[in-house]
Amino acid sequence: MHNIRQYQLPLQRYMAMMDLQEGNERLFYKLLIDNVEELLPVVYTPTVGEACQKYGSIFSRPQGLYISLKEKGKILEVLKNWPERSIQVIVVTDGERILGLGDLGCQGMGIPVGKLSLYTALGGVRPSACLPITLDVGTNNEQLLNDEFYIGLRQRRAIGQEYADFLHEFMAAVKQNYGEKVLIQFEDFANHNAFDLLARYGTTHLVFNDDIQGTASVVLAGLVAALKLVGGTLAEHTYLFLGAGEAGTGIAELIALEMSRQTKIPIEECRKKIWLVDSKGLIVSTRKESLQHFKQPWAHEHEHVGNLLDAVNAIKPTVLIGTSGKGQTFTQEVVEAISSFNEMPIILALSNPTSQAECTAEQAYTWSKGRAVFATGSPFDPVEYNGKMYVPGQANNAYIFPGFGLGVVMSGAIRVHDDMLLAASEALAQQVTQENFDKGLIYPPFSNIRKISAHIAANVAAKAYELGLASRRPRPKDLVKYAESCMYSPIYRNYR
Ligand SMILES: O=C([O-])CC(=O)C(=O)O
Ligand SMILES: [Mg+2]
Repeated sequence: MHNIRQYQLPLQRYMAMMDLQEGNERLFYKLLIDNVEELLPVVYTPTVGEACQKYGSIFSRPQGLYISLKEKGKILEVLKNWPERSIQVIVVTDGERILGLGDLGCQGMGIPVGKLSLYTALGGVRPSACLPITLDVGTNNEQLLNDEFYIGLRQRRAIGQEYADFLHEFMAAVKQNYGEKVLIQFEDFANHNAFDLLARYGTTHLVFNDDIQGTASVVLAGLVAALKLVGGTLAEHTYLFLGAGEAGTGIAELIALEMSRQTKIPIEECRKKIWLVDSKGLIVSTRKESLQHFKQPWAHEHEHVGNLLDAVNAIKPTVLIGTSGKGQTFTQEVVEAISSFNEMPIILALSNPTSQAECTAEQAYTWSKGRAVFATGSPFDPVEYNGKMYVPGQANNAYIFPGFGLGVVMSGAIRVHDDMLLAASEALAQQVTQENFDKGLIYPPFSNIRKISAHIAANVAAKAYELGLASRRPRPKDLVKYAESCMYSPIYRNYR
């Protein structure tokens, strides 16, 4: 840590950590686990975003498996080149929507690598069982195509049938090579592919989309916790999203599902408490024809509303959630408007990395006069306002996917079911202590994350058994203890 702290720039710290991961894996994980709050922003958001943007020029050695269009027809052989045989979790991207930074092509590899480091550090999945994969199907990022250090194919993205066939070969090859109990986490695909891939492979493979399902689970947990501070039930609140992509519609759907479970009201009715704004304004029924399919369930009856501020004033939400990938969109007017009709507005600025956050913590607390219950996707420092300290929570899927994945792997689950996402969410919300609430926090600190992950894993596994989706026999009696016993620990022996 002394050496890492010598570096002033976050990117230098990132590079030092990546060197350490390569050279001394055990020490890398020991550091990461023991200093998680300090190092998470280095190996994960926001620094991993900058690393991906500059990946070509900081590249020293490949950290995961690249599979390019050129390998079409031979993907199985390429997979067999990976030295480890027993893989439990794959995180795969095609780099088309890296965080809120857009198309970074092959340079998106930083994301699967970072996510899998957290699978190990936060969730205890063995490092050797983790496989980061980037599918190189080209990039539409002109700057990268002209960058002498770009590490991927210099061609525009494959689309349509060519893309579908390539992905199909990949999915089949993974199953053939690793069996059906390998968890495939889709990460940072563009909206136009993410929903389709999840729908297409959700019934034949063990797949999980972190941006749709992981984010949904973490946000639902935060909301359930926030209600303890703000009051009311899920169904008594009104939700407005800016951004109707993977995160926005994924969160919205999981809230509606949980609302429906709690109230026994049909989910179609529950959806009406939830409104989404996209780049063309409020999503309303008159726009239905021209909407992408994943937005259509949210097209409720309402007159046309052109922008977020007008939507806030028209819908009067109690909860405002930013998932658009665009920074500085929760303006002073927007935050003041929602604060004018809520004693304690719940405001979540979820876009990553920090540069894309809808507003900063300081803005949220200042503009709401310290009344907002606030969390962000990327970390923000505590803020002092009017002599009081405010600590924003980090509503990031990193709370969920490591424990979720552990639960799936340890139970030998063969499919992911929505109820397992609800189980993960419930377990996370239960880990928020009175001490956290007293500080206004709706998430527990990351310093306890391994214990939290064990509880998430246990709840997810329990649900998998209940649903008949778990193949591991016999079912361990104490699933929390079992989860803990499964977790990789970078232990140093004391020989003295
Ligand atoms: O990686 C993160 O910090 C959260 C996430 O999945 C995203 O923003 O796409
Ligand atoms: Mg993501």
